[in-house]
Amino acid sequence: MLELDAITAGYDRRAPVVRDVSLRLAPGEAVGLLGPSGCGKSTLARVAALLHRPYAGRVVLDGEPVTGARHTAPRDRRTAIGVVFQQPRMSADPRLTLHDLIAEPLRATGRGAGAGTRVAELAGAVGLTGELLTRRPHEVSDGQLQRACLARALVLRPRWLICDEMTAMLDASTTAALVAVVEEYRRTEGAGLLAVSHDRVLLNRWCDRIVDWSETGAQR
Ligand SMILES: Nc1ncnc2c1ncn2[C@@H]1O[C@H](COP(=O)(O)OP(=O)(O)OP(=O)(O)O)[C@@H](O)[C@H]1O
Repeated sequence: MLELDAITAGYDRRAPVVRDVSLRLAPGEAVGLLGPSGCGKSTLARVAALLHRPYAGRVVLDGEPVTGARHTAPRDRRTAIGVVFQQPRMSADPRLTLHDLIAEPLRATGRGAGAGTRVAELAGAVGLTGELLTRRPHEVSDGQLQRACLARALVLRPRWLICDEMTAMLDASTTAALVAVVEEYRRTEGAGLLAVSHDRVLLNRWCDRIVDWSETGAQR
């Protein structure tokens, strides 16, 4: 279970952008979070991914409340969650080849030695050729970079996947390809998914359940 319990969070303690929001995902469940632009979906997604510490409320992962965020959160908690953001260039180190970008979480957790096989397997799944894997982010398209970012999010086989507007800047065929990769991953690994979007049609297609921001308990 991934539980967000009465989360208040933001960038200024006196004016939080997320107030008192609660959301629960059962293991293996795909939940779509729908809401208007600027309501705080990305901020909540970052809290759920243990990347942003809330001012109040708790993130409870598989029954255990998580303390801290980023490097202060326990590693086994952080690696249980894979994240893909809307803008791949903001989350990709420009110095790394796509191969090394996908392998980064393996290296960071001391499992770099066997990275080659896993990277090749994921590159095939997300549709990146060997030649593209040798390029750096500025040498590939947004769609190709997002494919690499999705592979990176899956490389540690997370039990939870958070996709924050993952396909918002992609064309229809790349969107369909990436959604299919996530569906296949969930089918084989039984992972849960929190998909954040303002696109109800897309969320309807790939989620078991849609939660509207207004149903999360959010205070204005
Ligand atoms: N790093 C930041 N510093 C200060 N304010 C921020 C920061 N990031 C977001 N905000 C503000 O927080 C509010 C919520 O932003 P957030 O990105 O969480 O909303 P959202 O629902 O994901 O929007 P969208 O659908 O447009 O991506 C907005 O008013 C935004 O301007």
